[in-house]
Amino acid sequence: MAGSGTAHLRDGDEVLRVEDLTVRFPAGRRRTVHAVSGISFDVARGETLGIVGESGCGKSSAARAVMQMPRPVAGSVRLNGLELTGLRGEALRRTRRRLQMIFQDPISSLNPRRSVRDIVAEGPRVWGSRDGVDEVLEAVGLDPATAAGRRPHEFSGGQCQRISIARALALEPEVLICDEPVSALDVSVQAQILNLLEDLKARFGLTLVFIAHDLAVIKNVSDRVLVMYLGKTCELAPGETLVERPAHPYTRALLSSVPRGPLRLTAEEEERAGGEPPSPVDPPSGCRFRTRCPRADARCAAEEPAMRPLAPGHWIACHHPAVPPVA
Ligand SMILES: Nc1ncnc2c1ncn2[C@@H]1O[C@H](COP(=O)(O)OP(=O)(O)OP(=O)(O)O)[C@@H](O)[C@H]1O
Repeated sequence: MAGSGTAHLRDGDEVLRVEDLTVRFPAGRRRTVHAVSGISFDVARGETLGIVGESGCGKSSAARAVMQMPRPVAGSVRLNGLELTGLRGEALRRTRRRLQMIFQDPISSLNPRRSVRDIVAEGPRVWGSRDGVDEVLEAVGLDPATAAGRRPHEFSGGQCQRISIARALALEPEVLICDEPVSALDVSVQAQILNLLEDLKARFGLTLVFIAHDLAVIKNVSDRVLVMYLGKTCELAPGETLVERPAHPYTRALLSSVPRGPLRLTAEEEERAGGEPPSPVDPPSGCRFRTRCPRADARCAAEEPAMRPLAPGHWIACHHPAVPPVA
């Protein structure tokens, strides 16, 4: 199935360039979950790209497919120009090391039987690089003298997320994919982890892909934000633009759910956008948001909207954007 195009990709030497990424899962009795249906994005060195969308829209599947875990069924993933989808065995493992991922649930992503030192050292040992365990523990704000010998269950959720960040950093990645890294944490701890990621990004020259369902979290940490709905791309813009001039009806619905956010929907928008998204087993024809969209018409059912520019750096896949194009 074709995606919404690649016109919004830049032509520079982006660290990560993903084209037409497609992920499907078997759903029994010859049915298929269309988890990711041709999304494209690029991330420049030192940039943070946010990916936002409600639960089930395919964010995690896209992230895992970038990591080739499992491989996408179609599409291209290039790291510094090198195509990952064609790599196998040792070449894939060596290249994939430069991409690391941290997860929503830090406690279950850490081996409960191993000490923090062993968890963090696992990478360097495997890859034969210098044992910088103490250095990375300090970098994430843990005291190596007291933390290294303990096991994950002795730590809070926030501290476990620090350990998983240390484990990723020990592999000296270029790109860190953060999949809902603060969603499972207490609100009071969320800001600490977000600040830590900002600090580490600057200190280690990282490039970040930051995935969240919450636009309030993502708009503050991202340079640009990609909005996903039911496996497709809706809108791409700098965080500020997305909040000040949201153009896709779906982005508007997402923004209106931000507490004390700037946007109030009309009664019709409110009514249509409420409720559950359609199943990714049988997604709507044309624009996938049309069944919940107050602006949808016959064209939206017949023709999938491609990504097109609204203003410099602001892209949208919608036949009837809520904001007029800048001439
Ligand atoms: N291994 C799998 N087998 C079958 N279906 C899957 C599998 N993994 C994900 N899915 C389905 O693919 C779709 C996208 O899921 P995905 O987890 O990528 O979304 P998400 O946006 O990350 O949501 P969440 O934040 O809830 O994880 C969902 O319908 C999900 O049920």
